Amino acid sequence: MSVRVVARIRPTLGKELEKDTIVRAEASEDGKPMNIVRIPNPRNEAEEFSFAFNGVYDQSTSQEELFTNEVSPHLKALFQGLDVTIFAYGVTGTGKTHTMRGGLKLSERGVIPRLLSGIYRRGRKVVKDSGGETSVSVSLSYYEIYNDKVFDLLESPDKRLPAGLPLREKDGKTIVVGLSERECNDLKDFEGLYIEANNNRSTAGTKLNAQSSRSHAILMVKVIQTTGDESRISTASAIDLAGSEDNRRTENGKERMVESASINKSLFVLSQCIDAISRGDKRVPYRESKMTRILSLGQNSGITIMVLNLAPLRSYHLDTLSSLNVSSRAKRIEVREIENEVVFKQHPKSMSSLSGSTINRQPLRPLANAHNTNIAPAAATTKAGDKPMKAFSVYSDRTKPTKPATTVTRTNSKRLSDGARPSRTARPALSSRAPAPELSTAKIEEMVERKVSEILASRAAQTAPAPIPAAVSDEVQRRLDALERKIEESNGAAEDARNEGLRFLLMAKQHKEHGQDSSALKMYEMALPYFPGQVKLERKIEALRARIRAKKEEEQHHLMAQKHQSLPTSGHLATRPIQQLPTPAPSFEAVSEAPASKKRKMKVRPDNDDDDFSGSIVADEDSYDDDDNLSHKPLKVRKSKAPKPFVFTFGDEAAALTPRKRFILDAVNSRDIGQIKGLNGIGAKKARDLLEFLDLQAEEEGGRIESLGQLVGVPGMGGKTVERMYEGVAVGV
Ligand SMILES: Nc1ncnc2c1ncn2[C@@H]1O[C@H](COP(=O)(O)OP(=O)(O)OP(=O)(O)O)[C@@H](O)[C@H]1O
Repeated sequence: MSVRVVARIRPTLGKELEKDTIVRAEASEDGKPMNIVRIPNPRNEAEEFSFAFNGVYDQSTSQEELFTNEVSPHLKALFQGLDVTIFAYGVTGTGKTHTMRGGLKLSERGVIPRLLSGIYRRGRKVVKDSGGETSVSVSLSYYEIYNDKVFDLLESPDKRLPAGLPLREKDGKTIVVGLSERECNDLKDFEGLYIEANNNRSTAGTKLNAQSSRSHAILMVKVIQTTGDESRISTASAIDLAGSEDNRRTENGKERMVESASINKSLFVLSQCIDAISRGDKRVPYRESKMTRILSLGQNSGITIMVLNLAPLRSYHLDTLSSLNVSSRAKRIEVREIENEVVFKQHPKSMSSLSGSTINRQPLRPLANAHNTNIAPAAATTKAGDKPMKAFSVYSDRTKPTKPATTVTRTNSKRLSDGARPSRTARPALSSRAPAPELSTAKIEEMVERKVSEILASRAAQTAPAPIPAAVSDEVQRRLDALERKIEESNGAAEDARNEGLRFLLMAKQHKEHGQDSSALKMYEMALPYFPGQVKLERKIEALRARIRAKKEEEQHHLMAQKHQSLPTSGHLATRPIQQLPTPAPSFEAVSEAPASKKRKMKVRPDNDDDDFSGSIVADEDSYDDDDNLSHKPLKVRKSKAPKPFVFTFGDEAAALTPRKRFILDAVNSRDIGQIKGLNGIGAKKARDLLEFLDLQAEEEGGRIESLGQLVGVPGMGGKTVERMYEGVAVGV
């Protein structure tokens, strides 16, 4: 079965005008449900593009309607043992969180609360229909991927490790190591847990959405049905992806930009994966981002529904086209519809949680914390050397037969010997394990060595790690966990370095937008060591150097012309003192520097380099293996947008500094975080960023800010902040 892709067009909101609506939903045949999205060609509005989906929901669609049509029908399959994945995809502010989570009012509830409600209802029915023989329990895991790091949303944020939770491949599936799982026996339990967990999610206001998700959130609902000795486990995953952002529109500050870069990168990789699968490529770049590794259009079998959220407005035109393109390719991805196998439970226990009795859970099995971890195929049916199966395969016209559910009975010892290493939180109780053989320290060392080499080799080869010897002792287990953490941490360090590089790029871009070419150049140069060999970056640096040179020459030329003009009329030599001549731009340029005129820009920017960023600073910095997959890129209609003129509001900087200005500059240049934080409107974060920026400048410039104009140009500051600082200083200081 292919991924089911449905589009949902949100209504216009607040100040948005109906007349700006350009996206329409239609039915391809009269009397049939809507299945077409129409949108004008941005290059020629007389033309329209049409995109066909499995379903299209227009502005008037209620939360209930969407759930009833798209999710509810799959509840039955979930209880038959199929995994169900629903994910919301779309540009920022198009209604993904509204669709998945929704509002607090009953009618506003989104897919997730309705899904849980449906699961509990069906669970009760299953219990009832079986005359109490079958019990059903439900447990949740909920995590976010923020800046490409995985954090458990069911744990308090202060317990987070900076590097996040590691991922591991197992049986062709990606699992989050150390993820917590909570049993949740009714809707009330769920709501308490879910609301609390959502408070842990990273959200922030951006220009395009007052409460924008800054992370991808993944909720996994595990349904365990137990009858006698047998259990069937299936998982419903509900994923609210963060939205792609065009940073030319967001006016994001530094922190939001770094998040945005990470969001855009992961969505870019997702679109590459979709492209690669739909083209039938052998290599699908799942591993380029954690989100694609986890979502992994290729690991979860069962049923997958993609909800493409769309804003109907003209201001989203290109972004809408881009996501329509990606989503229509996603329709071609085929998912194997395989029911999870039934597993034998050694000590049958009553788990009729939904019928109200006390829960007595069996010890979690090795894979209990796994994301979309179904039971591995029975050893007998797996040939040696078989590759782990990918659930999403290249689309084909042939329908694959649905594999009938099989009943497999296994004992615990069998499970332990099938190559599965118990995860830390899901380890069976010691008493139920086979006694571990006594191992000498040398033997342990040897096993650890071997395992580490295996992990490293498997990472290099980008394949799942080889199975670990079955009966490992606790000591080996502990050492392995520690080593894996270490490896993950070192990966984290590499990521941090990369983020650092991105920050320089980001600052460079901001300087450039303010027309501060020299500062931008410096930032690009500082970014270069983080992206060695990045040809585009090197070209940018060269182009900027050329531009600065050209600017200087032009200024010289202008000056000469002025001199020349003044000679015949005055009959005297020019009297303008040399100190007042335009000075070569230092790293910190006066922010009031006029933006380059359009004409001059054309002359000195042959590479049109700014546009290369096209809203995602990472798009340039990543040299993806399959760079030719860029067909999904938004159609670029370049608006000739002049750099925003900077309005300087603090008086003539050339004049002597007033006491208020001096007070601010002294505080800033003191580099004392306490003094900086004492300035009006400066919190701890802004103060830290400012210090960091001063440090960056310190090498060559002494790291001093000499005017409020310079301060405005510091990333993260801006006119309003400095104005607030200024107003906060008492007159007569
Ligand atoms: N179908 C809808 N009906 C009414 N309001 C909606 C609908 N869809 C979205 N909205 C409103 O639009 C705004 C943006 O929606 P939402 O936050 O869900 O967007 P998003 O796609 O999740 O954005 P981001 O990616 O930035 O998190 C919210 O105020 C939300 O309530």
